[in-house]
Amino acid sequence: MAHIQLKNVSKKFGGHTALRHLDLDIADGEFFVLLGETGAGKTTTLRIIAGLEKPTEGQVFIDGIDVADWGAAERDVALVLQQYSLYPRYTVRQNLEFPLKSRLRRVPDAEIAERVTRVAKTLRIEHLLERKTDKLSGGEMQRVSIGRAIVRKPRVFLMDEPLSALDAKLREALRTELKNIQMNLGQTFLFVTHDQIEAMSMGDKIGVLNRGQLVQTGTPGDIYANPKNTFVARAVGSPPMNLIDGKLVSGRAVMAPINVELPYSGAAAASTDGRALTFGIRPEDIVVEQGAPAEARVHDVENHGVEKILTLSVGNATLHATVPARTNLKIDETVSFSWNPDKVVLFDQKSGQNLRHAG
Ligand SMILES: Nc1ncnc2c1ncn2[C@@H]1O[C@H](COP(=O)(O)OP(=O)(O)OP(=O)(O)O)[C@@H](O)[C@H]1O
Repeated sequence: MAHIQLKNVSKKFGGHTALRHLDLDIADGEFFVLLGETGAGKTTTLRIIAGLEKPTEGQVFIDGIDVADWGAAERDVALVLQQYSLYPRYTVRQNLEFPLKSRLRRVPDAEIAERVTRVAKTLRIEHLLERKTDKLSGGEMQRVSIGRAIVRKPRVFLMDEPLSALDAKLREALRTELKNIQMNLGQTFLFVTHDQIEAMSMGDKIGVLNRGQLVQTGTPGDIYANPKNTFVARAVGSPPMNLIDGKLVSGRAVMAPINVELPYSGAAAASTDGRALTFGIRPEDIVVEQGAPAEARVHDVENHGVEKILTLSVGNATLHATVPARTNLKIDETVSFSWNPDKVVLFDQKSGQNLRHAG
């Protein structure tokens, strides 16, 4: 069991505020991903939960208990880092046994052997057990690091960008494996990353952190479809959401900067007439078709196998649109486009806030 809560947690390092009034609620058994750019405060959050750093203000609760007076060992959390902290002269088996051999734990030898075998099987490193860890590849080393965390059976796993040093293919494979492991263990994982694809593909929930502040928490689906503000709209999705300034006039989106006018059928149309807005539309909701009301020039075509990503020039702006791979378009060609009028998200132009979130 591990339900993690942070209440109003702030952290200052001298004059620098790394975290501001952070409220976080991670349910027992949840795979929670904290997504943020470099310096956003991700590692600091993990270190505070792990008991390696004290918050300047606010409280941390584990299963409803305020753990302010608990040291790192009592909190019983496992921290997995980007840099593998393995003993290079030890074998994989010895590395996995190590956390169980402390005098405090007093795990019987037979149980140690059994647990090590089970973890090695889960991570598919059984064949490496007798090898020294300095003779492993990066991906194998990271598996052993994760194994060292699992073998201890901690209350909670804290993972600090554990996949970011691996090559793309391995990262993808380990993403799926880690998610499966978490589901099988049924334990609470807090995983931090700057990679939105990792966040979207692994998280039951995502928290978006910007300069020490939690901007939005939700399922990947919520955050993608209904970002709280233009910061989140840009942070999640690849390519990101198209954001175009304009106004609603009699139920139509008038986008003067690109000299385009398109239909809008979402809610809140009446109260926003004439107000300075930013229209958000995902690339897959831009419809490229003959005879549509707006025109653009194809600036770039990126083939992604199942689909193509078009970069379109409209006036001085660029828009991204995803189209089926069979679409045959050439650079500099002129295309007509529209959008799915139900999928447009309205943001206040000045504050960047999603009008649906503002109520
Ligand atoms: N011990 C420290 N002393 C001073 N400043 C610190 C300390 N630890 C972190 N900071 C600062 O706090 C801010 C948040 O750092 P943190 O490491 O939590 O960010 P992060 O989101 O994990 O970034 P990264 O992805 O680069 O690891 C940064 O501006 C960092 O420079």
